[in-house]
Amino acid sequence: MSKVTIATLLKYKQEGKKFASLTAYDASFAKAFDEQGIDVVLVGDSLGMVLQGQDDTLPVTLEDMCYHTRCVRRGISRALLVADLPFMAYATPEQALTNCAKVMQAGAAMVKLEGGHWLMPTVRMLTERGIPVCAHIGLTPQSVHVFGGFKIQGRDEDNAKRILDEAKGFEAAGAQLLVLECIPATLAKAVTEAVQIPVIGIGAGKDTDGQILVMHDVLGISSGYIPKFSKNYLKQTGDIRAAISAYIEEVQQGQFPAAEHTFN
Ligand SMILES: Nc1nc(=O)c2c([nH]1)NC[C@@H]1CN(c3ccc(C(=O)N[C@@H](CCC(=O)O)C(=O)O)cc3)CN21
Ligand SMILES: CC(C)C(=O)C(=O)O
Ligand SMILES: [Mg+2]
Repeated sequence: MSKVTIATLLKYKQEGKKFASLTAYDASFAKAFDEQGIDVVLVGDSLGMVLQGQDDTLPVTLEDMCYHTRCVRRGISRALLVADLPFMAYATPEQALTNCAKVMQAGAAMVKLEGGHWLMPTVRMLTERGIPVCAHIGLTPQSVHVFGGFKIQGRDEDNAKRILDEAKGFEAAGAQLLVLECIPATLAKAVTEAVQIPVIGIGAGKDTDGQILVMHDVLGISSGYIPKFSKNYLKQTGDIRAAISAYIEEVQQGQFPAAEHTFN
């Protein structure tokens, strides 16, 4: 049971092997997910919504992210641990260097940053200094107030082209992993084929290299509603470990996401 690294994910992509990821925020769930064979665990700033009960991810602090990253680190022996940088913690390259270092020292093996062309010099600076970066594009929840809600992105031609350009630009800047959130499946397929680095989708259809979901959605415990692109695996299994195992299996077999979880 060797550790998952960015090299493992790259090999999966080259071999056409699909892989599953989940968010986790504490040691106990992280350990259970790790033991079931999840390849990537993300300490997501979604914790602002699912743990703290906030309306969006903006109130999450660097201290919150470091605390949960330390907790999750202790639960993981195999999976790659990625941690989100919270809102405004990487607005300048200098802030990004200082704050990404803190998250890495809390136990992350890679940081995830939301943004576009403005963020590319920062990504270059981070990778050159030894901080691996996952770039997050499409629906970037930290920009929810710019979008005017959690809206599907890349539906018109101009925005689709921008998203494709951002993916290529982040790869050129040194990003080693990409997250695509809530974009049409055809666009996600084009992006995944246009870059050499592994691409993880959420609400981005079945053709990305990996999938990620928020653990509370997979376990049907999110307050309010479960987004269209998520699936409650606890309902069909009745057991947390069996639910996670079913999710991983369906992703690896290409059965999740189905058409009903996909935007066109
Ligand atoms: N529980 C949970 N699950 C998530 O996937 C998630 C979070 N929280 N918090 C952080 C972000 C926010 N995300 C969201 C939240 C809502 C929609 C949403 O309402 N989507 C609509 C589509 C809207 C449209 O058609 O433009 C949907 O029907 O799912 C999407 C992504 C994804 N992330
Ligand atoms: C949904 C994933 C991609 C995320 O960024 C989060 O959980 O914060
Ligand atoms: Mg996030």
